[in-house]
Amino acid sequence: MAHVVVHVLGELLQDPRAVLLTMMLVVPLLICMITAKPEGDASKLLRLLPTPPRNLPIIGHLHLMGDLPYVSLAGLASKYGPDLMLVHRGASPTVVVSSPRAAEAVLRTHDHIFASRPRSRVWDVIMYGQTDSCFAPYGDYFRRARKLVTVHLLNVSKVRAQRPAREEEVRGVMGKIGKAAAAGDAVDMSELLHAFVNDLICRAVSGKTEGLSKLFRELTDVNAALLGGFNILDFLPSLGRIELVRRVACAKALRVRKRWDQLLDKLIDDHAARRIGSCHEDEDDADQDFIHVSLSLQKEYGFTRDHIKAILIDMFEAGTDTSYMTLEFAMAELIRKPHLMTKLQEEVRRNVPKGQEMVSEDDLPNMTYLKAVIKETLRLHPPVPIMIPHFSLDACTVHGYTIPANTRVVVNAWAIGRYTGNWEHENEFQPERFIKTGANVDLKAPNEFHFLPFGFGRRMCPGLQSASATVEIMLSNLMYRFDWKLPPGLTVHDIDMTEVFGITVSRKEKLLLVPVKA
Ligand code: HEM
Repeated sequence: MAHVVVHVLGELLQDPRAVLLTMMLVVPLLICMITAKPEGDASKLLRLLPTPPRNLPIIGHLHLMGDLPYVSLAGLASKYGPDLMLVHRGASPTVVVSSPRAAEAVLRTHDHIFASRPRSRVWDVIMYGQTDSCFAPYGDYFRRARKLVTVHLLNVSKVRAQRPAREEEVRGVMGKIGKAAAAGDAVDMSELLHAFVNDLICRAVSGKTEGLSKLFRELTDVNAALLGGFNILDFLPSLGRIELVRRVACAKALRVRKRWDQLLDKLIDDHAARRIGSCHEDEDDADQDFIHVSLSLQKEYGFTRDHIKAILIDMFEAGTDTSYMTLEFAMAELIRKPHLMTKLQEEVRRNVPKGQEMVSEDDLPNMTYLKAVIKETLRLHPPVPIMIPHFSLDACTVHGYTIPANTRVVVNAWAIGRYTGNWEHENEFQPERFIKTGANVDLKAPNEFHFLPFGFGRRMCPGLQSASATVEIMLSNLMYRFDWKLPPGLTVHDIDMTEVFGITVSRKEKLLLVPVKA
């Protein structure tokens, strides 16, 4: 019975509306808990920042957040704090960065100060005490975790070495689409592209793993909702002192962690057994998957098995959703603007030698429009619209405001990509803007900070090369091999572009498209 109560309350505490209702009942208790704390110097400094009105007791500005917080925050920023703004998520103050110049100050000028991550009970449960590379606080452990993933999985030469795997997986997907085309069937692009990216990540991380795509999707979907979603303990940390509330609020996270544990233990055990059976333990890691390499470097890096599991979850989570969503949003935008799809198809088909079955990576360098389409997709639909929260290690002055140490800072990449004044017709899908002189941005060394889908600085996404390679080869082949139509009876006006927010953003509705062999 107690288990059922914990489960039901756990579900309720993931829903902001249910929490608001619950709060109305327990307000007196909470007021006592929260007002007991005297206001410190940090709070006084923060109060000097511009902030939206109606900061209510207990819930702060929570009632101003809609289903898509990046849209709500962009609206509030345009009125109350275009560069920096303070919002109260319950009792938890957060500085929101919404302009290119403020993002440059936080991510470049003062990067060393804002390079940490805040603590969260839910992240703590899912990520083995925040010992993955995404959520680890800045410091020696973080540097080792980041080094492991960049040097042994995501650097340019590793990504290049994964080319045969990429091309083989793309060929498999083209085969599936070809069958649908022959039968005149619609393809569920969301499912197809998710499985493609997931299979690719699985191959690089754990070798070829057949049939796990569905399970990975289930787990990464739950993770995304929990990692980026609403959790009562992040809003009212003092409630964490109450054991029952803690148990209830973390129940769902604990359940998903258990399932990850089972899956990852099995993958690691299989690898460990193979390592013992192998007489080539010390061979070069060039041909080895990431689990194998991590196990062989475990002692050198000072990692426990849980550390490795946390880092593996990062790779599956951060690597899959982001890239497949970019592909799916790109297809959705292109089908809504057929003349742009035609233009892209012409470029791709012009650049592939006659008679070649598929686009190869050698054909990609001259496809400038392809790259512009991908950038424009990332500008309008950044998969991580609010970057993973940063945390200040020291006090720092940004544009005249002092942000105290230990402050949570979020950068609204979605708002920056649409910042009025930097972009003409900012809400329109116009890839041409990235071809015109001056708008051709270098993501690794930007002159201006008006386009930050991968972040910047010490916490910048280490998966940029890998994601670009995956998205470019798949999108170009989708354009090369097929023409695309909507299912019978649908028009472009029927395409629902509604988004759903977790730590990443996905499309609410499936994208169903009918392929026609080109
Ligand atoms: C289109 C694809 C992708 C996009 C748009 C993207 C975007 C981002 C963003 C915005 C961040 C947060 C930066 C910050 O907090 O300042 C991030 C972090 C991260 N991403 Fe990606 N990402 C993508 C693909 C990938 C891939 C393929 C991987 C790995 C397989 C990956 C691994 C990571 C990791 C480990 C971090 C945490 C970095 C840190 O905290 O130091 N990402 N990504």
